Amino acid sequence: MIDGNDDSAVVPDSWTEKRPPVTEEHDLDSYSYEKGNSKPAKIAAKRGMLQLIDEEQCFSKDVSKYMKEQWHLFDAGFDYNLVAVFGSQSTGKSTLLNRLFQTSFKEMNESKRQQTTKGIWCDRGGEMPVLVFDVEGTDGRERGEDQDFERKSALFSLAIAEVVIVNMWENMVGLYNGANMGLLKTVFEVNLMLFGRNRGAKTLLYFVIRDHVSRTPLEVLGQTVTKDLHKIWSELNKPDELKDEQLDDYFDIQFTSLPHLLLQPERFDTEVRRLRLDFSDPSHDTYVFKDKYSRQVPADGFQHYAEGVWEKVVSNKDLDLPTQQELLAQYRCDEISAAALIPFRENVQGLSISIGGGNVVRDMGKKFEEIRTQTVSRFDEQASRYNKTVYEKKRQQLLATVHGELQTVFVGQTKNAISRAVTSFEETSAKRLEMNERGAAGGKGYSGEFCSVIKGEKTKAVEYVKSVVEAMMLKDAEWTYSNDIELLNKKLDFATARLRMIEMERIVNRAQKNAMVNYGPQVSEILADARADMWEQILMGLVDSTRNGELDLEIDVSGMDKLGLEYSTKVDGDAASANTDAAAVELQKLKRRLRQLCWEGLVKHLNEELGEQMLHMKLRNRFEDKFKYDAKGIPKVWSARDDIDGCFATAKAEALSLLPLYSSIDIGCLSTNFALKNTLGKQDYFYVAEETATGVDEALYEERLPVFQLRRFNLESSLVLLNSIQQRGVSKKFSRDADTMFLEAKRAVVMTKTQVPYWAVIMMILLGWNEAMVVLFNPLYLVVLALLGATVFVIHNLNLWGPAKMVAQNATASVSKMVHNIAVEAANATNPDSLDNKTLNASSSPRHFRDNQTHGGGFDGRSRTTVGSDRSSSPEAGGFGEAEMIGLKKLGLGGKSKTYHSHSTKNGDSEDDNHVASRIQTDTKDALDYDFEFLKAKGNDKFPLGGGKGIGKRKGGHSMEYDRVLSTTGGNDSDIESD
Ligand SMILES: Nc1nc2c(ncn2[C@@H]2O[C@H](COP(=O)(O)OP(=O)(O)OP(=O)(O)O)[C@@H](O)[C@H]2O)c(=O)[nH]1
Repeated sequence: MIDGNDDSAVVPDSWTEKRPPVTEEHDLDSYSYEKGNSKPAKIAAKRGMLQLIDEEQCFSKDVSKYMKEQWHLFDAGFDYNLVAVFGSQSTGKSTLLNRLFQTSFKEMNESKRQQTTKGIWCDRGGEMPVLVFDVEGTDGRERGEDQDFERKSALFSLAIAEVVIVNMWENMVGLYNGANMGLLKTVFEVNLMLFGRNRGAKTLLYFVIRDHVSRTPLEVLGQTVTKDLHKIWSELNKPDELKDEQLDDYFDIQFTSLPHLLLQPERFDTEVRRLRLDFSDPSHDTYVFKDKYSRQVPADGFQHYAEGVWEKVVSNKDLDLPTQQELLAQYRCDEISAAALIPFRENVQGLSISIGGGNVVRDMGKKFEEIRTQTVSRFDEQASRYNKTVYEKKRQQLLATVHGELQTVFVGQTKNAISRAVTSFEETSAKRLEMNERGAAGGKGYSGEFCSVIKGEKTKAVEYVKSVVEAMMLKDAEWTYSNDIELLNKKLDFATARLRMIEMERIVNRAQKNAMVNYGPQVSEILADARADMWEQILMGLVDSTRNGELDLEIDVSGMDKLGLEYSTKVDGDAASANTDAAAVELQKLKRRLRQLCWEGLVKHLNEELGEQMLHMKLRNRFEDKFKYDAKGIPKVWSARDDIDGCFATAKAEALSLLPLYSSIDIGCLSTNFALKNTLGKQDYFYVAEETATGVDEALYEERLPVFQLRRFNLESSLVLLNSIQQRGVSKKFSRDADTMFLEAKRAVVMTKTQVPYWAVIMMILLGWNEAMVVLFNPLYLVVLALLGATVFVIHNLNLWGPAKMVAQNATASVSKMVHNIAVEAANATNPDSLDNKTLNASSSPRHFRDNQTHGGGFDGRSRTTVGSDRSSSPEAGGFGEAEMIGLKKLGLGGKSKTYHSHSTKNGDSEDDNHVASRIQTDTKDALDYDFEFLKAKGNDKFPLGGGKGIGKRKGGHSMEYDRVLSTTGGNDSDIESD
């Protein structure tokens, strides 16, 4: 019998040499175990070994790391196996495992014979996908009577390992303690208690009888052990519900034996190689890794599973292995799912970005499918190895998450599609409707295609959204979009309502334009006549034209159906009444808008016809008609006998009487004319703030239905065409013109008066008779006279007066220059040091410059008109020479010379300028005094010159206007007073 604790066991020295060499690394006895980070653990790590559970019963956290990096089994799925060893200390367990699986477990240092394996170590089989657990031996000398760890490690081994190798010496067979039967009994008991019916898969107890050197056949040894096991089993304290449970329900038993390692080393090796087939060759008869033993724990979940089992064993709680597997499956599936969702979420984020800014991404459905497939495949690849129920449940959860997160993109893209469809619908419809309108404006006729445009574009919009949404739909995703289509329809209806309003504006504008086509000229004619009932006629015409427009309106609106009014239907569900009322309200509003527009059109026309310029023309024309033409329309030729002052006053008053008539629209007739009273005169003709008058709850409609918006309207605010300031301006301007015409008439009379009187002609003939006779009877004088006459005749006939004048002027200028030069030279001769002055005198002396200008001796070489020369031929505008202009400017008549260009006296000389200005002032003063007195006598307060507001009186009772006219003509009040 070999006692592991017996140092006196006979072991030949030669055995030691035949053992595998013990390297320095293997000599671990001197190291004390340190929890979690012991030196042996470090060294073992180098060799790929891991202390799964240390002697402090702590479970390693590095299992998965080792599975990946050292053992390369992490992705093996179910393609790996689990083997543990169970047996007394120092019975050659490590030696067996190392030979059998080519592992690197520590073997006992023969010289010390101390326990080598502490806790549970794990290593991968050399050429086999097998995880091998070297478990601390039972009956450990170091642990004494404490069997706690033995039980726990045995339970753990039975729970996780498919095959538990029970190592025992041959000579221990049949012995209770030596064969660990006591421990096995305890383990079976706890096993039953912890696992109960939830034991999971069966475990193979693979008995290896070591040092089988006797002639007792293995079968006999096996039977002995089996018998002992059944005996133990029968003696177990089983829970009531497990009373009938048999050993075979939990364990299968298989036996093998090995020769003595030291006595028969070669046979030992041969047998070990044969034994290896049981673990490596599935075709071998006694192959141990049968499916029925499989723990169904995928390699990547092993750490979690083993740790969970160990926790249960340590805490001595019920160990429900299937539940453990489920828990593992749940844990692992969650982990795998989370890992699969990382790249998935990155993709979703990419898609979310791509639909930012209202984009609609093409092939979104394909992208969804791709992402979903990738994610689920990643999950399936690992999670499908776990508990099927859990896996399928977790898969569904993953799909739900995937669908949920993809749905955010789905919703975003749908929203984008809807908003794009609505925008496109509104823009395209608006464009088409505008083209229709242009067609109407271009004379092609209004097609009235509102309904067909809206319906067509709406269908397109809905189809577009449907196509986008349906292309995104994922099978099994259970996404719906009926709400989206409903939302789309609402938005389209709102857009239609907006389009309808625009269309209504168009229709009403068109109706107004048509109404104004004939009405405009009609108004112009009435204004030209300026009859007393002018405004009544104009307003009657407006009512008629508007009524025609309203008929056009009704026809156009009826062709639009009730599109755009539909939204109210859906809100209150009372389709018929809502639409009918809405349509009626809309038509009423449209008619009122048309009336407003027609009125505005009239006001605009009136403003064009009666603007300040136009009104001034009208007053002037009326004045001229009365003042310049007689009753037969023949221009008047004024004579001294005519009552110019009276005619002027009458004509002016008549013209000015038009001013108040044209300045504002007189609506007095609205109270007297029945037709006007019932239309323009009614309060609701243009605008109604509250539609309750029509029996319709307008407030309700406004809230839910965007029907045509009616603008507020105030008739009174548009009646005034010219305000008082504008009227005063027109009046002043007109008065100036009238005054000018009056002065012209006066001057015409003066001219007639200043003609050479007959008596003067007779006197001239009588006094000049002798001189005429001398000339006629003196041949020399006669020849000169004849030559002079002939010259004049030729010049006149050849129209050479211009060149003749130029020649004369040039000759005069040359002579003048010559005389001047002679004079300058003479002066220089007298004062020789004044050479430099020549230049100065010739160019820069102001006096010289003025003289040159005045006397026509042009300093710039051009001739100038001399005083008394023919004014009409002067190069200066207005016919005056420079001197005359200067003179007139002194009188304040500069630039007005056109009016006074003819002032010849009876002697044929030009009238003295001071005399002319004085006379004009006198005439003007007379005219204005008359005008003022006349208007004062008329007592017309509205007449701007008649002492109206802002026209302050000056001394002598003259108005400011009076002063202004005088100042315009060059005079001043004081001049006139003293005149
Ligand atoms: N007689 C005999 N001795 C063996 C056999 N195999 C190993 N030994 C010796 O038994 C001693 C213990 O070997 P280990 O493999 O360390 O035994 P163990 O069961 O792993 O020891 P612990 O891990 O300490 O429990 C060593 O001295 C081995 O040389 C065998 O088949 N027969």
